[in-house]
Amino acid sequence: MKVLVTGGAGYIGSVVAAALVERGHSVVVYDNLSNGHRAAVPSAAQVVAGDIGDRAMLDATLRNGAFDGVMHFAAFIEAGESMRFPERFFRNNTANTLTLLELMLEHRVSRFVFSSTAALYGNPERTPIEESDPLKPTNAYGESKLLVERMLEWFHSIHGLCYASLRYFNAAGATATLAEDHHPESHLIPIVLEAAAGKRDSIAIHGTDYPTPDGTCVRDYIHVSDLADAHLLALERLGRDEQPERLIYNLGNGHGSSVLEVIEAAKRVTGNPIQVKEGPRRAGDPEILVASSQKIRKELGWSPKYTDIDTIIESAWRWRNSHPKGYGDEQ
Ligand SMILES: NC(=O)c1ccc[n+]([C@@H]2O[C@H](COP(=O)([O-])OP(=O)(O)OC[C@H]3O[C@@H](n4cnc5c(N)ncnc54)[C@H](O)[C@@H]3O)[C@@H](O)[C@H]2O)c1
Ligand SMILES: O=c1ccn([C@@H]2O[C@H](COP(=O)(O)OP(=O)(O)O[C@H]3O[C@H](CO)[C@@H](O)[C@H](O)[C@H]3O)[C@@H](O)[C@H]2O)c(=O)[nH]1
Repeated sequence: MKVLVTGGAGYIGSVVAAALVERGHSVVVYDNLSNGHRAAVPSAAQVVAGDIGDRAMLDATLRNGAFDGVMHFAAFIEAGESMRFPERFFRNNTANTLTLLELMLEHRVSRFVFSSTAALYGNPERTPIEESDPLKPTNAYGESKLLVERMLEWFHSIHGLCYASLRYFNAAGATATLAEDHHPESHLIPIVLEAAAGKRDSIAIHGTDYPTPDGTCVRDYIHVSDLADAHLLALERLGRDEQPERLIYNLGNGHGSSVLEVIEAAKRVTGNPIQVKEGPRRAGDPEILVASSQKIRKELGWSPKYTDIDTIIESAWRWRNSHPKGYGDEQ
């Protein structure tokens, strides 16, 4: 297939773009490089340096591309930031996605794979979370993605759009060549590894008074390569039958690690001390997010390969050691 990958220079998008290329698909990455790296894009993929809010450029890209599908990763991703600047998230994650969907209709591209999120669920009523559980985001980031899922339902029922909405829990880990490299970094595991590497003095724990076993937030960390496998399965499943598909799947390992457990795992993996400072809660953080991924396991045969938190952290640590300046040294 020929696939447009928005946000394909970013963390998850670049790993999926590489997996698509490896599987023999043809890839065009569309990214404004605001948070991505050209060096992360596989050399076999074409890069269009464009913004998804730029209707004219996106229109030209879709018109000339004859794409079989779009995988849409481009977005703002930090839940904490969304509680200070919600407008940025509704513009980039919601409004710009509508532009993309309108143009897909116009150019008759009928397969769409969407990067959705565990943040849709807010504070869950039960654990592990299933796809049919209530959607009640506690942050504007989650709401900006929920609005897209709502639009997708209407595009599916009215226009026959085939789509997969993949609700990732916390993406983590690295391949041998691709990893998470944000500036500044806000995600827990890379920050903990920066502290282990002596690149920052300490890690601040955002809240120690949650109703969890050790008082810190619990997340379900899922290896980025396992996410990539799910994307390929979903894309290849879409539009296979007469009926247009509508696939909604959680992607997680099904077990949670608290912030303190992640720090302990990073100490084991790196063998280095990590200084910790206890701080206040971060606005909008749900206390616990752990996935049931039974649905995608059963329906698409997905099965994660890296389920152990130490293994996931080890892969990120290995990349960091082989790329001491991140992608900075490759551009
Ligand atoms: N990282 C996670 O744990 C996680 C979990 C759930 C969902 N997601 C979703 O997965 C997707 C990818 O996340 P990531 O962690 O790889 O983030 P990332 O920031 O590394 O990648 C996003 C990419 O999109 C690009 N981008 C942003 N706005 C753009 C725009 N207007 N036009 C063109 N390009 C734009 C950035 O330059 C970047 O390369 C996002 O949609 C995110 O919401 C991420
Ligand atoms: O310096 C830090 C950074 C994070 N945390 C905590 O660690 C946990 C994980 O935080 P983070 O790595 O920032 O991820 P989340 O806020 O859980 O969000 C990620 O995971 C979501 C899915 O669960 C995605 O939708 C988001 O895009 C992605 O940023 C949270 O409890 C944070 O409060 C700290 O205590 N200290």
